[in-house]
Order: sequence, then structure tokens, then C-alpha cells
Amino acid sequence: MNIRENIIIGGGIIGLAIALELKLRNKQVTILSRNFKQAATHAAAGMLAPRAENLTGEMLNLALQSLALYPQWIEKLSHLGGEDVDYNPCGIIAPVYETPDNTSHDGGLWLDKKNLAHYQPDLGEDVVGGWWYPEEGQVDPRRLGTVLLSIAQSLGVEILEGVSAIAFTRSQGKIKDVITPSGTLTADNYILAGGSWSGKLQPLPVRPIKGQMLSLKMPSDKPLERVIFGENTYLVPKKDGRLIVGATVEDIGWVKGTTAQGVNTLLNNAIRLYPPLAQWKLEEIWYGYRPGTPDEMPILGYGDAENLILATGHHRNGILLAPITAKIISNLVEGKTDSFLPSFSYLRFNSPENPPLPPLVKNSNKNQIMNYPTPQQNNGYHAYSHDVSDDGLVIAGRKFKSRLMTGTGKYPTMESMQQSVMASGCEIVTVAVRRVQNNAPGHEGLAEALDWSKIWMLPNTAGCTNAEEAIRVARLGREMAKLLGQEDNNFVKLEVIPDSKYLLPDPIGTLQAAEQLVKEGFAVLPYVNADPLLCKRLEEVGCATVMPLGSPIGSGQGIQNVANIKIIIEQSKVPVVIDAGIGSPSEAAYGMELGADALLINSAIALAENPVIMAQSMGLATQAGRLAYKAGRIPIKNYASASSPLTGVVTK
Ligand SMILES: Cc1cc2nc3c(=O)[nH]c(=O)nc-3n(C[C@H](O)[C@H](O)[C@H](O)COP(=O)(O)OP(=O)(O)OC[C@H]3O[C@@H](n4cnc5c(N)ncnc54)[C@H](O)[C@@H]3O)c2cc1C
Ligand SMILES: CC(=O)[C@@H](O)[C@H](O)COP(=O)(O)O
Repeated sequence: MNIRENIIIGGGIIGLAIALELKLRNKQVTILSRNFKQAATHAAAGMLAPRAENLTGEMLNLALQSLALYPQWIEKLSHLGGEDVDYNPCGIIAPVYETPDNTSHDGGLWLDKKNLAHYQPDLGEDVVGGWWYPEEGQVDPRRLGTVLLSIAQSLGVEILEGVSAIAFTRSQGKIKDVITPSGTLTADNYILAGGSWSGKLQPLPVRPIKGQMLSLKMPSDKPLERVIFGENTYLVPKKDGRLIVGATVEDIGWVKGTTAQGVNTLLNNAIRLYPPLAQWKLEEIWYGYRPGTPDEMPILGYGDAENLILATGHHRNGILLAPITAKIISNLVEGKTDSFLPSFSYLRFNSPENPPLPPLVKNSNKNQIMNYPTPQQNNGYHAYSHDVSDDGLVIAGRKFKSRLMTGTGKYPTMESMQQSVMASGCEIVTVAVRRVQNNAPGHEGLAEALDWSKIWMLPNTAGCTNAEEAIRVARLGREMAKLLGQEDNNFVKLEVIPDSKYLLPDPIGTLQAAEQLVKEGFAVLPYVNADPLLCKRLEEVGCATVMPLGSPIGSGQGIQNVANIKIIIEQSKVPVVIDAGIGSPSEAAYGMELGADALLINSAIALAENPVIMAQSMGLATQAGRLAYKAGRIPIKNYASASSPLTGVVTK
């Protein structure tokens, strides 16, 4: 059997850019490319416009990095023998019809009407001024696609043109093959870069956002030299004399074709922006589908199989984002993770209220995969999105939707940690202050690895053997949280553990440290043995929770001290968090069914065969257990009682 190294599904700009980069790194690559002319790449205007597009946050950072890569990328293509792709860092003018309140803009310069007219004469009379983005520009996406394809071919990338991927087959958490009309292909890695069609192969929230476009022929003196990015239309002059006018934004599914209304809107908006073009010749009208996602950011990184990488959902900015995507994805194939990946993982679409739902999970037959029913398939009832939003966990006055806390240690890779945290749906992650400070193995760069604007840090005093040390480390932890932007975070998970064999906490040292830390204004979450009296004392000195252990840390023995934990739950006025020893989702659910307010689970997730899926499973189990607790289980009886009523039964 011919096993390929990397199969890329999709031969748009994203698939081609990745293929070329991998090939240049001496990897073997095959592209399945159904039809380049249907690609958004073929329809795009080619603006490289992070600021003009008003991108923000991580999306802006990603786009700026990609923009910065463009000059060297284009030069590389030219060295590899590629023809001119009309790359032009010409700057972008963004005229507006109303003067903004604030005329300072990072990366842009405000020009009033008069100054703007120097840069671009003959703009419409409604224009009151505009922004000048000198670092932005454009490229010709059709030429770029053609050049990427021919270089890739010449370097030996196998391009299967006209071939569609119909489905994947799977085995043991991996993609086994990809099925095509002309047979089955097998590879070590699969990269899904199918643009808007990606959602047809994998249940990803990628949908087509239709854009209609047209081009006009500019007069020979080419009066437009820069991109003009208006409020509701843009004009992109190309070297060959075309002026691209774009674009409608239509969230109407796979509706084909151009329409009179679409063209009318484009032309009206374009003439208002730049009246002279009313006399220019209309050359071509076309449309394409932008690969849209709910937050308009791409999906990058591993999918729900360990050899499936996703590079899709680039929406309005795929031409701009091609170089950075190629870099990030090629690095990932080589086992190097990029700090952008957590923000762009598909798992971000799984919120705590809408629990993480990787589309496919293994069922009891280890080799088979089972689909979760969609809400539609499930008679409209979404079994996994039970509304738990008004059943939040409150610790020290702070509200959390998720009742699962996780840790960061013991994971095989930083990426598996990042993805597991997201898959679990947890909002509180505990971090060993000492290990981060010492850059202990597995903790290098940990502070940067998670998005602390979404995750609440719970610094812990792991490694402290007495009260004094724990107090000192708690203070360092508070500084660490502040440095990472959590100014008001005064939480500490207090661990005082002199015993290295069983990692059992010292009750006296814990109580002493807790008293002091409470006085210093900490919200103390003490890790203790399941001792009801100790828990009561800790509550009395002002601890924010109590955290009785289920069994020794990392032992996976489950909840061994049920009787005491029940008493603690019954008598506590602060939240009870069962911490340590939970080994499986059934044990997690059981802890919650007992009435615990929350769980802290680390080893069982981090050391699982597939930490990400185990994290998801623990998240679901925590919710299931909570719901069951609230629903009220039936009492346990010694004897059977028939399920159907006995009255009316015919007896002989
Ligand atoms: C009107 C319009 C204007 C735009 N303007 C800009 C712009 O100015 N600047 C910018 O940065 N971006 C722009 N974009 C967005 C940009 O075009 C896209 O983000 C980008 O092209 C996405 O690239 P892609 O390779 O992921 O997808 P596409 O370019 O859509 O390519 C996907 C390819 O995969 C193939 N494929 C899909 N499924 C399969 C399968 N199962 N088997 C085999 N092949 C498959 C398809 O046939 C297609 O050829 C614009 C888009 C549109 C529609
Ligand atoms: C990370 C952390 O705080 C652990 O010390 C915690 O007690 C979890 O225990 P498990 O690793 O057994 O889940």
C-alpha cells in the first residue's frame, strides 16, 4: 500500500501555501484539489489590510505577522521561478462619510478632506476625510494561486487536480484514509484546507459567506494607484488595468450566481466613492464563498484526530493570512507548536454552557467512531447544552460557570495541555508557582501558553513543606497573576505537603498558613485530607473553599473517603471542591452527585491516552453529576420494585 506523508485537502491559497512550505522543508506532499476556479482565492480582491479591515486582538496580531512576512514570501516565490504576482505594498486609503470622534488610530493616519484629496483626487463629494494605512497593500490572488501551483508542481508536490475528498475513515483516534471517487488514499497526516467546504468533511462551524464582485477597465492613465477601502465598498486597482470593485457580504448559504441587485449595490457604492468610474467599461462579474466562522477568525491546529490538522475558516482575510498559516501549520507538522494556536483552535467554539463537542468520539468498540446527534437529529433537543448558566459556582464573590478545575502539569506536550484546558470547558486552572518560577520541565513558557483573559489562574503552593514556605510562595503567586493581567486575583490553592510518598497534606501547617493568608487578603482554597473537623476550622478562619482529597494526588484511586466527604458537604457553608485522586469520568460524576460544588482533576486528564478527549469527557461528567445531584437520585432499596404497575394484572 502506498502511504503518503501529508495529504492536503484543498488547493486554494491556504492549501497551496502550506504545500509549498512543507515541500521546502523536504516533506512529501499531496494536494487534493477539486476545482481552483470555485475557490475563494479565485474570487478575492487580494487586499492585505489588517488595519483597514479593523481587525482586533489576536486576529490583528496574526494578520500583522502575516503582513510582515509578505515581502520575503513574495521574494521567495520569485527566486523559485514564479512569475509576477502583482504584489504592491501601495498603502490603503480608507475614506469615510462622517468625521470620526477620535482621529487617532494605531497604524493609521487621519487625513482631512483637503489632505486626502492630495493623495487621491476626485473622490466623491460625500467623503469628509479618511485614514491612510501606509503599511498595507495588495496582491493579485489569481496570479498568486497560479504561481503557487506551478512552483509546487515543479518542486514535486503531487497535485491531484479535479479530485475531491469525500470522507475520512478513522481508527483508534486517527484518520486512516481519505476516500475519493477514484479510490482511497492513505497518509501519515491530513491537512484540511477546504475553505468554505471544510464543514462538509468535518463538523466545523465554517459556512459560506457569499461575495459578489466585478471589475472595470481603468483608462490608460490609471488614475487609481492605491487601494481605496470605502465604508461599504472597496476599489482595488491592478497592474493589468483592471479595477476590482467589491464586495457584497451575503450570509445566504450556497446560493449560486451573481444578481442584478448585487451588481447594482456594488456600482452605486463605487460611484458614490469615486464618481469617475461611472464611465469605465464593465469587464467581468463573479462571486465566491468566503469561509466564515462564528467569530470571523480562522481555525488552525489539530482537529479531533491526532493526525488531522485544520487550516480553514480564513473568512475575509485568507489571502493576507496565507504566509503565517503556512508557517504555523508546517511547524505543527514538524511537531513545533505556535503560541497563536490556542486562540485559533476549533475548541474555542465549545463554551461551558455549550459543552465541548468534538464532533466524533469513540464508542465502546475501540475502533469505531460514533457521531453525537445534532440537535436536529435529536428531535431538536440538544442533549449537551443543558442551561447551567444560573447554577454557577461562586468562590470569594467570583462567579464561574464551570464546576471543573484543571491543572497544567504532566501533559505530554504544551499543546495537549492548551487543548485539554479548552476541551474541558474549565475556567479555573491551577498553576504551581514554584515550577513556573524555576522553569521546571514542562513548565517553560507555561505562563504565556494560556489565555489568562479567559481562564482564571489559581496559583498553588505545590512543593512547600511548611506554612512559612507556603505563605511566601502564595505571595509570589499573587504577583504572578498580576503580571499576567489578573490585577484582582487574590486566589491561592494552599498546599502544605511534607510527605513526599503519599503527598498527604499537613493539617496543622495548612491551618496556620491559611489563617495568615486570609489576614493578608487572600482567597484561600486549602488542599486537605477529608477531615470534617479540619474543614470546619478552615471555614471558620475565613477560607474561601475547602478542598478535601478523594485519594492521594495522581493515584487515580477515585473517591476513597466517601463517608467523610459527605459530612464535609453537609456541614460546609463554603464550596467543597473534591481535589486529587479522581481517575475517571464516572468518579467525577459520582463526586458531583454526592453534592460537591466542584472538582479539581489533573493527572487523569494529563496522563490519559488522549488528554483532550478525556478533558472533554471530564467536563461533561462534572456537568452530568451536577445535574443528577440537582435532579435528586432515587433512594437505594434492598429489594426490587417492579417498573410497571401491578394493578390490573390478570392472575390465574
Ligand atoms: C469576494 C471575496 C473577496 C475577498 N477579498 C479578500 C481580500 O481582499 N483579502 C484577503 O485576504 N482575503 C479576501 N477574501 C478571502 C479569501 O479569498 C479567503 O479567505 C481565502 O481564499 C481562503 O482560502 P482557502 O484556500 O482556505 O479556501 P478557497 O480559496 O476557497 O480554496 C478551497 C479549495 O478547496 C477545494 N476543496 C474544498 N473541499 C474539497 C474536497 N473535499 N476535496 C478536494 N478539494 C476541496 C475547493 O474546490 C477550493 O478550490 C475574499 C473572498 C471573497 C469571496
Ligand atoms: C494540580 C494539582 O493541584 C494537583 O495537585 C491536584 O491535587 C490534582 O490531583 P490529581 O492529579 O490526582 O487530579
